Amino acid sequence: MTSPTRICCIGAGYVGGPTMAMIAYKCPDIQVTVVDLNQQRIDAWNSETLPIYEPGLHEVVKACRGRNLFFSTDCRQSVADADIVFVSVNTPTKVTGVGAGKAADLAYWEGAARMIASVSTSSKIIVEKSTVPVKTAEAIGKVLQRNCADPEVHFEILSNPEFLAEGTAIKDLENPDRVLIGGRDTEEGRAAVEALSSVYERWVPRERVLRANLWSAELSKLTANAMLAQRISSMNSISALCEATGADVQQVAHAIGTDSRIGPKFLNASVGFGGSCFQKDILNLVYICESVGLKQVADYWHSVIQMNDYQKNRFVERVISGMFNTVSGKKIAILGFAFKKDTGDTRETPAIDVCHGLISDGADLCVYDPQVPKDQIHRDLATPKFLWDHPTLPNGAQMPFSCSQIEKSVTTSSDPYQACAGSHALCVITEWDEFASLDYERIYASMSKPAFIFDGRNVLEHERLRSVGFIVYALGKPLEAFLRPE
Ligand SMILES: NC(=O)c1ccc[n+]([C@@H]2O[C@H](COP(=O)([O-])OP(=O)(O)OC[C@H]3O[C@@H](n4cnc5c(N)ncnc54)[C@H](O)[C@@H]3O)[C@@H](O)[C@H]2O)c1
Ligand SMILES: O=c1ccn([C@@H]2O[C@H](COP(=O)(O)OP(=O)(O)O[C@H]3O[C@H](CO)[C@@H](O)[C@H](O)[C@H]3O)[C@@H](O)[C@H]2O)c(=O)[nH]1
Repeated sequence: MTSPTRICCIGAGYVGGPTMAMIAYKCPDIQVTVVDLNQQRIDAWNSETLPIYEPGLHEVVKACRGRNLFFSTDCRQSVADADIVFVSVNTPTKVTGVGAGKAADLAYWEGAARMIASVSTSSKIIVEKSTVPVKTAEAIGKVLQRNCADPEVHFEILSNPEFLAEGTAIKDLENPDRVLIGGRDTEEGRAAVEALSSVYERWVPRERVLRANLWSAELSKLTANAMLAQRISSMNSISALCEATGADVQQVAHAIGTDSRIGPKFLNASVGFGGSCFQKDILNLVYICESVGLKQVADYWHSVIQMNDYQKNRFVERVISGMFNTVSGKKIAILGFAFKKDTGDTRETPAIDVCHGLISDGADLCVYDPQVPKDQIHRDLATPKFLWDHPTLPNGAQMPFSCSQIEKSVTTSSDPYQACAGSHALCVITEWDEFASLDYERIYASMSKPAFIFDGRNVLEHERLRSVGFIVYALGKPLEAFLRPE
């Protein structure tokens, strides 16, 4: 097959939705159907309010929905009709059983594979879009072949990991640094790689479509995320040293980032990295290393997550110690709850850990985020770690705080000024652009004194805020006298 005409994608989430919308947009002659078990999600994709917030997405969807882009819950028929089936289902961290807390849970993937096998009456290319452990293609191949009633039907599996980042997904999909396709080095394998490549080559230059073997493609995805997260943890570790020595982490980042071997991107120290991928994928890498007996390698990568946890705790400790060693009964405004700007996604957001730390010390929080609704914030704060991606809580799951405690300690506001009014401190957790241009004189006037700002993203103008009267903590920057221990 060189020119596919029907594509189906299982999983209408943050990856499946935008990725397929871009393929449909760029390839009007290919019919693209995105299917999901979640009726609410599919209804939202078919409505004016898409289920995810992503700049530019609505325009792309509107241009081709109903033309050659369809969203449906009829998984079986859409898969049966397709030449290429992408699988973009969630692959969360396992919460029970062997490998709990580290290994990837492939139950959703296996469920999808069994369904594909049971409905297929023609040969298909199956594309791993989800991020999966190395050698998943082999396991999935066995499930597919053993469950298909028709021995004439052949499944050729490709690994095509997705590198888009949320908030810039449309830009990343339209102009990717590279597209990676892993396949078997056989006649069928090479033909399948060419068929998929021909889809991307409608808009991506051929030299940017990289070919690899299946295992290298699977491992490249985990490695890319581990390396990106490692850069952040490295800078976060240096941010602690900067505070202890009087150096400035942004100056250090600039100085090292101009070395072309290091490069300037992904050197922003922060309150900690979040998102659905980095922690999950590194834990998965750690688990794979442990499974093959590479303890030192596993420990090395695990330290990236340990540093991230340290950074989130360190931020909480700075807030508490700065405010005279207690936040009990004090109102604190949390500016930003999403894991980064330009998304409403809160999966593994550092805001959860920061809020938990402050609630534990007795603080009353008021959260403002331009994209995250109140019920999502309350749900996130009451959900045990790793369980956000699982539809049902396993028996015995420990809740970090009861729902009633969250209701009591956390309010939300759709107005940043209202969120800050009467507070003792503001904590900037997400780097939303709008936070830089708030009227801080007005905010200062409405707050209890001394009024603190803890900038976990270094997005505010610290000297100007000090001149307004705020006590300002800026992550990784010299501490002002008020915040230095006696
Ligand atoms: N979010 C990102 O930015 C990103 C980027 C690159 C790769 N990834 C990877 O892509 C995969 C998907 O991530 P996501 O963020 O889109 O997840 P998501 O949770 O937003 O979407 C997954 C969807 O799959 C559906 N699903 C699960 N099992 C199904 C089945 N058997 N049949 C039909 N639908 C089913 C779920 O209902 C859900 O809507 C993960 O492996 C993730 O690691 C994510
Ligand atoms: O210098 C930086 C850059 C990022 N972050 C934080 O790191 C997290 C992740 O950010 P980012 O990587 O931009 O977003 P994701 O959508 O999680 O994208 C990552 O994870 C995806 C899922 O695997 C991959 O496809 C992408 O290539 C990879 O960048 C966020 O909390 C950011 O605020 C920092 O703290 N400092």
